[in-house]
Amino acid sequence: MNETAPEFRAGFVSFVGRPNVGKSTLTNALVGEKIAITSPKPQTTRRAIRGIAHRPSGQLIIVDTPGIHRPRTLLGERLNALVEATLGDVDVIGFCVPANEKLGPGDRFINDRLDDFPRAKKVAILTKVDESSKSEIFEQLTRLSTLREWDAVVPVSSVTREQLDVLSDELLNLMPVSPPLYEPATITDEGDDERIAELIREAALREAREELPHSLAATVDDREEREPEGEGELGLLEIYASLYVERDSQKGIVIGKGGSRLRQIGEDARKEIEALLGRRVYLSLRVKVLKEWQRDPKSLGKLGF
Ligand SMILES: Nc1nc2c(ncn2[C@@H]2O[C@H](COP(=O)(O)OP(=O)(O)OP(=O)(O)O)[C@@H](O)[C@H]2O)c(=O)[nH]1
Repeated sequence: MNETAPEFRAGFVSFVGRPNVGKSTLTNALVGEKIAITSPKPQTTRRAIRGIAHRPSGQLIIVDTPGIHRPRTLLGERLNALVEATLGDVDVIGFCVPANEKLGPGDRFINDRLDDFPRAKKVAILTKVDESSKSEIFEQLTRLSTLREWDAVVPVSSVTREQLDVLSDELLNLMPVSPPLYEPATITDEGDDERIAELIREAALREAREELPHSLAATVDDREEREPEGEGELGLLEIYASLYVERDSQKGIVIGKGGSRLRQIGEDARKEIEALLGRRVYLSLRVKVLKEWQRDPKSLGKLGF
């Protein structure tokens, strides 16, 4: 081996920050395939989804957390417990703030919590620089430097991909020297079913976001392979999934007039699932009521939280 070659590094990073600062979009941009749910509504990321960014010099394993916030429901408490467990275990925490928004109490609350995870290196990431002026970026850099001694500070845009390479280099530099932890082909270690359920929830959120921002959950219940029509071809894959709401009154909202909304959700989700799996899919989507699922331990368990 060449003595001067940079050593391969691999490790875990988690992006934290207020809702809507761009954590999921950044994960997707670094990994290069759509894996984490993104939406303009705050607090829509609920699962710790891992994406893996493979680079010639190393592997960044990205643990996408739901964000640190003050718990109000049982779901909120579970999410915080999940965040604690996740952050206690990562090599680097990336603290995300939009470059063009003043640091507020929410940012300070999260920044203070980072002291609880002394093992992790801390990197400040200024997101959405494409929407920010030079002076806004500069001022944000100055404000961030008053919070703590960061191991690195990087402004990026997930939309224009500006500085993404710099960010992945900086993150990799902070990772331990290690052989690859995952096979190069692995983009996420989440099962297909979970990714499919997320796509369904995302499609439903796009349609019914105003009315039901936080009351939707989805599960994949069953899959069946249909006989292929020609030799060497894949048959149609039948996927049976459920979309959960919390109250009877919400069912109608998701179904829409004459079932129009549910059809649209199903069609949008099916297209994305087909793109994900690279094959034709038949999607059967049923809307079910799981009363107050966000507050009920049994229901949360059923939905995988
Ligand atoms: N212009 C611009 N918009 C961005 C960028 N990154 C994210 N966004 C937008 O910001 C919004 C929030 O992005 P998300 O990635 O869902 O934010 P998040 O921090 O994961 O949000 P939660 O899941 O609620 O915690 C979306 O509308 C994104 O399209 C960026 O680099 N530039």
